[in-house]
Amino acid sequence: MTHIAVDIGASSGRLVIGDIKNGKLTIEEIHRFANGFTERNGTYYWDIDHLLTEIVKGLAYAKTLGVKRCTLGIDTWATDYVLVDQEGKRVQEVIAYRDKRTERTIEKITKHISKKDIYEKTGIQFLSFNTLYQLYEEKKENLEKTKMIMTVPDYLGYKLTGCAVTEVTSASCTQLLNVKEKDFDQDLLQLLSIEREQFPPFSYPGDMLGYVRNEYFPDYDLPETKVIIVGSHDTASAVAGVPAAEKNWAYLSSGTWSLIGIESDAPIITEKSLFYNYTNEWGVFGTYRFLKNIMGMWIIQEVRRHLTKDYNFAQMVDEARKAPPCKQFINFNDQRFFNPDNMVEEIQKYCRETLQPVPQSTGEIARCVFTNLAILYSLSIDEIESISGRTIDSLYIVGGGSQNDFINEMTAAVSRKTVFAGPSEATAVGNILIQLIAEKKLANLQEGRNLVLNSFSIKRFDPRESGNDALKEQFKQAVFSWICTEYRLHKKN
Ligand SMILES: Nc1ncnc2c1ncn2[C@@H]1O[C@H](COP(=O)(O)OP(=O)(O)OP(=O)(O)O)[C@@H](O)[C@H]1O
Ligand SMILES: C[C@H](O)[C@H](O)[C@@H](O)C(=O)CO
Ligand SMILES: [Mg+2]
Repeated sequence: MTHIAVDIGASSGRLVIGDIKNGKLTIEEIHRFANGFTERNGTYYWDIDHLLTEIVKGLAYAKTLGVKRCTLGIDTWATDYVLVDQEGKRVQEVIAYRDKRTERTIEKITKHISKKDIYEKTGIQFLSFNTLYQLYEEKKENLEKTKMIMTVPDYLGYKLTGCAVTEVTSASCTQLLNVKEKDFDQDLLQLLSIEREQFPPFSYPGDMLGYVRNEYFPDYDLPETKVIIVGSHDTASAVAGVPAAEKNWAYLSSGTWSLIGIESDAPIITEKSLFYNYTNEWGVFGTYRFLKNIMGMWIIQEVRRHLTKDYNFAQMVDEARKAPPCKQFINFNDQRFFNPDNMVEEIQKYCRETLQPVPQSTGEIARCVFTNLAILYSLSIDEIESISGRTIDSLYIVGGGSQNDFINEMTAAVSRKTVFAGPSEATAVGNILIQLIAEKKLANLQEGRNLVLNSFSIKRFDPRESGNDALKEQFKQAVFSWICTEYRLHKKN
């Protein structure tokens, strides 16, 4: 039986075939496609029909490769949702979480229920685009027409199999689940005038969803496909795919977002975790992903989009290496970088406002982005150790961003932790591990993680290596300018 992961991130999607051959986990990407949101009449939308078509195309291609039977797992980004009416049709197109409609919604909702109460109920970080805030802004007439509210991966599974579920790792990112009651929080649903029954029954990683109804797609010759529920939030699958063998490790799922955190057997909901805005997204097999969203590679993706010359990401790393040491501190978690019209101009404007040297060249800008992301990662590790009381010895960087050795080196230098980088397709790998466990080809997740460690080349960056001394000097300067910047910002306000 072949196993196929469908992993769709904000910037790209892919189908990856995986299996265990000669004691190694082998993966092969068989289909990749672009993803992204577009603006129509002032609103940002995803093209979810495009994503469904690309999944079916990928399955049809697998059939041409000789795949007659397979299992399939679907993971995507979180927080966005699909409204489905009585006939199983979408009530409206899928609005993207970077839309501006929720810019002020946290303020509106916290007039009815405090941040402290919401956090104590859910343990979820305050992101302006959480589903709680998106549904608050949703047109009432749309919700009245809605029979089912589904997350993006659950909707894709529904369109393939006709089976409707609410997978818990994605559902936890809505900020609507009560972490003690392990169900949707009635007070929050009431605030939204939404019934619990509008969400399909819960499902859990390892459950079976159903078979792809090939008759739904008469134009395609498809394999017999059994859909298995995986960590349908892409970060949940990415964490499952982290090749950690020892204890005291943290992960950084580095893609459009940088999700940095630890895996915990229980939620960590304290004054401190609220203050530093950490979240307790539900993980696979009853774990919790205690983590923080850092703006991540979105920044460099948007910088690249506004450059006159076309660079690939490896070339941008080369340009950064050639540039002089970074002289700016930029807190890229500032909301102004969430979705500016022009990221290059926004970075330069920030530096002017904070009386810092303004980066001009591609190399200077890229180095400034990578340097400051490494500082933010290192500060987060300090925060996680302080909040959780745990000592972190190593950081596993996985996802596309794990290919950025410039950041890997700098993160090791500043955080003073050993950094392991890879696999870049950890999300798809974790997705496949869950399928292998469901199909009894693996006994448990640790066996899967050990398999990943022995199957992929994982790079190691040691903080004590001489090459990092120069970096440490640069960072002292960058962190000093950060402190000055924060001081100037507060003084100005
Ligand atoms: N060769 C490379 N060198 C350096 N960085 C790279 C390289 N290839 C990809 N990246 C980084 O990886 C990022 C994409 O990561 P990834 O493929 O994990 O994202 P995604 O899965 O498409 O989106 P999401 O983060 O929403 O899941 C790019 O924005 C880029 O910064
Ligand atoms: C918007 C969410 O925070 C998002 O799903 C993030 O977790 C993600 O996209 C990780 O790839
Ligand atoms: Mg991804």
